[in-house]
Amino acid sequence: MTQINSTSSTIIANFQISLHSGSQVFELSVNSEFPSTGITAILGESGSGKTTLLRCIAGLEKSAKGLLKVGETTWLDDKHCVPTYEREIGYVFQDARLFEHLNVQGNLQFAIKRSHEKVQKAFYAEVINALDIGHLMQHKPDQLSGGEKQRVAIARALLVKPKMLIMDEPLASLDNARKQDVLPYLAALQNMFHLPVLYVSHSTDEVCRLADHVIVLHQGKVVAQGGINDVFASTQLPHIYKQETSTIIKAKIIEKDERWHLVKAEFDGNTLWLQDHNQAIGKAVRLRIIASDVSLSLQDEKESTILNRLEGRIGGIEIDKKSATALVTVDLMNSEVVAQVTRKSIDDLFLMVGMKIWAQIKSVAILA
Ligand SMILES: Nc1ncnc2c1ncn2[C@@H]1O[C@H](COP(=O)(O)OP(=O)(O)OP(=O)(O)O)[C@@H](O)[C@H]1O
Repeated sequence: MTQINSTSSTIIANFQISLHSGSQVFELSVNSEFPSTGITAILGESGSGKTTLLRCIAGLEKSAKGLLKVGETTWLDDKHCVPTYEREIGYVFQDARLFEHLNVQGNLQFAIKRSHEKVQKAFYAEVINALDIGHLMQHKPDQLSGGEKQRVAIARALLVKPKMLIMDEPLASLDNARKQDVLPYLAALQNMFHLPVLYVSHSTDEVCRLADHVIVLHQGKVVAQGGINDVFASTQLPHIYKQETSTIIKAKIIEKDERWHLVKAEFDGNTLWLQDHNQAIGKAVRLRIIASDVSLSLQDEKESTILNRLEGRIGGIEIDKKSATALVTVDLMNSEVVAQVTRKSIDDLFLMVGMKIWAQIKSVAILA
């Protein structure tokens, strides 16, 4: 797990809360430290406490006890509880919650009036541009698609000039095609507006595509946390997500092979061939390699249909004696990839840390 030193650029969330409903009690207990830059995803099944965690961070749950610090600013300790409006948070919910009687421009103007700082014209233009909603200004919400509504909702949240953006399943109400419309805007946000984003989701696909850091909740407890690969490429990932174990790679397209409709992506001195989906040379891409799509070989199997074979050394073997499979980390040049293989194969091939190995990658998903 990535150890983050407590600095002015971290968020410390170390608190508990009990919610009572009749004879039912739900207890949430978190002890997390995560960066105050980039997207931190909060992943978990329904009822695991994701929204409750966000509500505590937003100051909407008054009975939370413990410590919440954002950089140098304390929002909660045993003496203080900063009220919600002073926390300067922007929200995006599952449903866009736009004012139906106002057009897009009216909805945005409403946010500007509530802004924590004066909104300069240039910032307004930047937000509209980033979400690509300039042509929708005169439309009323009922004239917008679900994806357009969410883009307006994100713009509205940004125009409040928040210190933190909280997104509670912003894509959950959209069909798959609309999700794909909105995802690139979300992916671009962090680079443009440099504010911490807390992003709640059920979807590991969304999390792998967007997040740099992840907190996984189960029944009100944090069961895994850390950088995206610290969680997704390790046995830290809880059992319900085991099939999703993956390596997330930030790569760049460096070459096109028009004949075979392929592109070459480079990461840390390693290369992978991918299907050409019109990615321009130079484009930054996030790739996901599911661990069960990686097999291992003691030699370079040139006479194989697998195009991507990366030479490396075994950096680690994580065995779960209750499972038929294990995770093998292959150290590449300045990087690594994780393979999920059977324990029997590890035994048959006498695989050991330090051995030379070829990772054969059957499929690579391009996430962004
Ligand atoms: N005000 C409340 N009083 C009592 N129990 C509550 C209250 N709010 C939430 N709960 C309970 O707390 C648990 C966690 O709810 P929460 O909404 O945080 O989960 P979630 O992970 O966001 O779920 P989902 O993905 O379904 O939105 C649930 O069992 C819920 O019933």
